[in-house]
Amino acid sequence: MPEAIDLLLTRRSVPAFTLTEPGPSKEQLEQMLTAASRVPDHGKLAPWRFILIEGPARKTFSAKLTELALAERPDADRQKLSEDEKKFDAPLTVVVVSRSGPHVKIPEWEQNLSVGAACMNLVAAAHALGFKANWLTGWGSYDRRVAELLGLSSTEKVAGFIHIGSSDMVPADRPRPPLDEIATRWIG
Ligand SMILES: Cc1cc2nc3c(=O)[nH]c(=O)nc-3n(C[C@H](O)[C@H](O)[C@H](O)COP(=O)(O)O)c2cc1C
Repeated sequence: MPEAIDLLLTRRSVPAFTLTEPGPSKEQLEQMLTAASRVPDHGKLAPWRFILIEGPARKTFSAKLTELALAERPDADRQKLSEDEKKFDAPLTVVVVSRSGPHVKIPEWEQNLSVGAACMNLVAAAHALGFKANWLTGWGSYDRRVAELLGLSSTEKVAGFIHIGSSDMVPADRPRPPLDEIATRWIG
């Protein structure tokens, strides 16, 4: 298992379409979801929940996505659609659902930040257990028909489809912003 700091300094997303078996065991999945729900959460609102897509449900879901895409745009690029379907061949996809909304005390913005933290903890936990992960949104995250397919309420939103599995691919690093451009010191 990599050291925590090495993990944070080297983790990279791996394209979802490269993800194959093995996926997480039942115990590993439980650890990942426990890590994902162990995030700062002002007011203990748990403004997130998780929907797992695994096993035969993967094909059913990705075929439905294609059907919905074609219903809206019959001329949609078939190649792109089959690439989108391939992402759900990953052993596991966790749909992170945002339940953030108006609250008497906790601003919705803070709830959204907690949802992002849950997504990132899930990605980091997957990598810590030796898997690869890819946090994607795409059109399906913003489509009400997909939300209904997933059983979301009218106020819930998809924060991400987090695809998890194994991959031999070692992607080259992407440029990261130089620290002197993004970190300053407040000196009054
Ligand atoms: C909320 C969110 C949604 C994203 N959706 C997509 C997406 O739909 N397609 C994509 O190529 N990358 C998407 N990304 C970016 C990838 O998750 C990933 O961060 C990036 O490709 C590589 O960065 P990394 O190697 O540091 O993870 C998204 C990132 C975030 C935070």
